[in-house]
Amino acid sequence: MLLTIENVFGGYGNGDVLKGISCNADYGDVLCLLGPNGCGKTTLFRMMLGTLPVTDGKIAIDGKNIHDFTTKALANMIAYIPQYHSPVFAYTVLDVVIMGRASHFSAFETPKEPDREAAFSALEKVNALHLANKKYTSLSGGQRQLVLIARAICQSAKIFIMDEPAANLDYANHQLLMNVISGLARQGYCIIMSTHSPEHPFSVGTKVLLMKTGKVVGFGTPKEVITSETLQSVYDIEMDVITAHDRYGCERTICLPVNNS
Ligand SMILES: Nc1ncnc2c1ncn2[C@@H]1O[C@H](COP(=O)(O)OP(=O)(O)OP(=O)(O)O)[C@@H](O)[C@H]1O
Repeated sequence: MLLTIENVFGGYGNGDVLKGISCNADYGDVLCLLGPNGCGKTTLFRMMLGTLPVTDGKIAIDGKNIHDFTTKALANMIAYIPQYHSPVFAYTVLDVVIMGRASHFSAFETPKEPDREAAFSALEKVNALHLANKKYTSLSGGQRQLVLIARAICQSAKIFIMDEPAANLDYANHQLLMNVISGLARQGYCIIMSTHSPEHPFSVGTKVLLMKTGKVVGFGTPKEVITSETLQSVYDIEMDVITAHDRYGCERTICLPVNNS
């Protein structure tokens, strides 16, 4: 298993935010973290990235505790793709993607031809090659997301952490991003994404971790975990989980709040 999280506890100094979180994800998985505001999704990300200590339990990559990785080795395994990224300078898209190679350079080294080739190849993987020479600051939010994913690919990371990647995207960009995420999983990348949509796990997820107040409500496939009962227990709202088929016969699941007025 690529990523294993075993009975993890921890927080910010005044009591544990996470209280016994366990889950896992392998190559090709999209693990969705779902739960209300403040349940601890970002805190778990910080621990995976090694920026917040685990007080009890273990986070391991390929069986090795992340605390035994050097910063550089961890950066070669795991990449963080933020929701917002506003560089101070108007770098080109190509420059932003090449920055993903930082952990491959030694101090004072400058990018070389193989780094440029890696950046072009990463942009191609997210269908954003045409943006290469544009100023990053001139891009839309959806385009920036694609560039940040390309930067993570360029980093050669295997695990991509995405904090609410679809927030602030319009409907078309939202769909495009979900297709890119599914495509990355098919290429063998492991995606861990937080979301506020109970439908995302059904559309892109292979696994879901449903959380409430720092604890696991359920972990498994979306069908196993997301039900009317679990959604009500987490959000305190009556919900229906409805599965139907689209015009091409593909199964689709939607989660609807019940109209009980
Ligand atoms: N830097 C910090 N110092 C102290 N407490 C924090 C800090 N960051 C987060 N917390 C607390 O930790 C808890 C979990 O927050 P976290 O950001 O992990 O939740 P989340 O599930 O990501 O929320 P959201 O869906 O709103 O992004 C909250 O009670 C929050 O107030």
